[in-house]
Amino acid sequence: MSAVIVDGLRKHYGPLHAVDGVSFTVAEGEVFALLGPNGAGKTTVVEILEGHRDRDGGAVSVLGLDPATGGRAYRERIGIVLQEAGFEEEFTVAELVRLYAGFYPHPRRPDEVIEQVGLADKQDARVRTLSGGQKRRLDLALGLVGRPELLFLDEPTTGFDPSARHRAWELIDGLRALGTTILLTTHYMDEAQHLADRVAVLRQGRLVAVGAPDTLGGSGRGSVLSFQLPEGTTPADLPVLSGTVEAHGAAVAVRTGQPARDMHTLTGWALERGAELTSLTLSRPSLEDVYLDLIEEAGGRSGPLPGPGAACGPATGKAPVTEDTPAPGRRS
Ligand SMILES: Nc1ncnc2c1ncn2[C@@H]1O[C@H](COP(=O)(O)OP(=O)(O)OP(=O)(O)O)[C@@H](O)[C@H]1O
Repeated sequence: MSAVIVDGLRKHYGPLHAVDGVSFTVAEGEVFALLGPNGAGKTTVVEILEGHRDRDGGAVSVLGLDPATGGRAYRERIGIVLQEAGFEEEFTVAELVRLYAGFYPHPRRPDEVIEQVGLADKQDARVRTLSGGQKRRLDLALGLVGRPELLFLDEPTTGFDPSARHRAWELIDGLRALGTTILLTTHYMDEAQHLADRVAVLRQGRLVAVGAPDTLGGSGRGSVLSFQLPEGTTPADLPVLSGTVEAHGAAVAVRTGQPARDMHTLTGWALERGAELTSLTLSRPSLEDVYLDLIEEAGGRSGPLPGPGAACGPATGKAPVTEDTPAPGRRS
C-alpha cells in the first residue's frame, strides 16, 4: 500500500511555477529521497505533504488523508525535521524533548531519543548553547519522539560532522527496520545512495527521474573503466575504444556501454607493451554522476521556470520520467 500518493501536484508563487505537475508514490515502509538543485521545489513539495503549505493543483494523499485538511489527527501520525527549526532557546534539551513528547498520544521515551541522537551529555544544556550540528540532532530528536508512522526529513544531516552523519544514518536505518516510512531531501548523493530505496530527481519543479539509486536513469548509462596510464604513455597512445575517454593527468576514465570489449582491448594493448594498468577498476556510474547527467540533460538551469505569464497557468509540457516499481524494505 502507498503511504504517499502525489498526483499532478502544482504550486506557483506569482508567475513562478515552483512545482509543476509532479506525480510519485511512496510505499509503506519505504525510504524515499527527493533530490534536486537549489530551488528545484523539494521543500515546497515536502511542505505541502506536511500540510504546511497550500497547493494550487493536483491530488495528495498521505497515510490515507489529505494533509491540507487532516488537522491534528494527521499531525499526530507524522514527524517533521525541518531545515531551519525555530527553537525555544531557553529550554534545556531534555525539557524540549519532553514538551514535544507531550503533544503525541504514543510518544517514544524522551531519554531514549536523546541518547539515540547522541545528545545524552547535553540533555541539561540550554538550547542556545548548542552548536549548529547539535541543534540539528535536536531537530531529529523532536521529529522522532512522537513515534511517527511517516517521517519527513528535510536535509537531515546538513552541518553534521562525519561521525554524527553516520550515526544519523544508523538511526534512520533503525527506523526503517521498525517500518517507519521516510521521505527525505538531501544534497548528499552518498546519503541518498546509502539510505534510500528509491530517489526522485526534481528540476525546475518537474520530476526528471524516479528509481532505485543503483538503476536511476535507466540501464543505458554504461559502466566506467578507470585506470592509471602506464608511464611514458599519453591518452593519445591508447587504442580505439567504443567508450568515451576522459583523462585527468595519468588518471583515465572510459564511460562505455561495452565494458568487456573495451577491457579486452585495453588489457591486450597493455600486455603488448609489457606495461601494467594500475588501479584498473570497472564500476557503474555513481549516483552523483547519474544525477549530474540528468540535471544537465534536462537543461542544467538550477531554478524553476517562470510560468507562461498568468499567475496560475496550466502545467506545460513535461520532461520524460523513468520510474521503477516501488521497492519497500532494505535494498540488498
Ligand atoms: N514563499 C515563497 N514565495 C516565493 N517564492 C518561493 C517561496 N518559497 C519558495 N519559493 C521559490 O520556489 C522555488 C522552489 O523553492 P524550494 O524551497 O521548494 O526549493 P528546494 O528544492 O527546496 O531548494 P533548496 O535545495 O535550496 O532547499 C525557489 O525558486 C524559491 O525561490
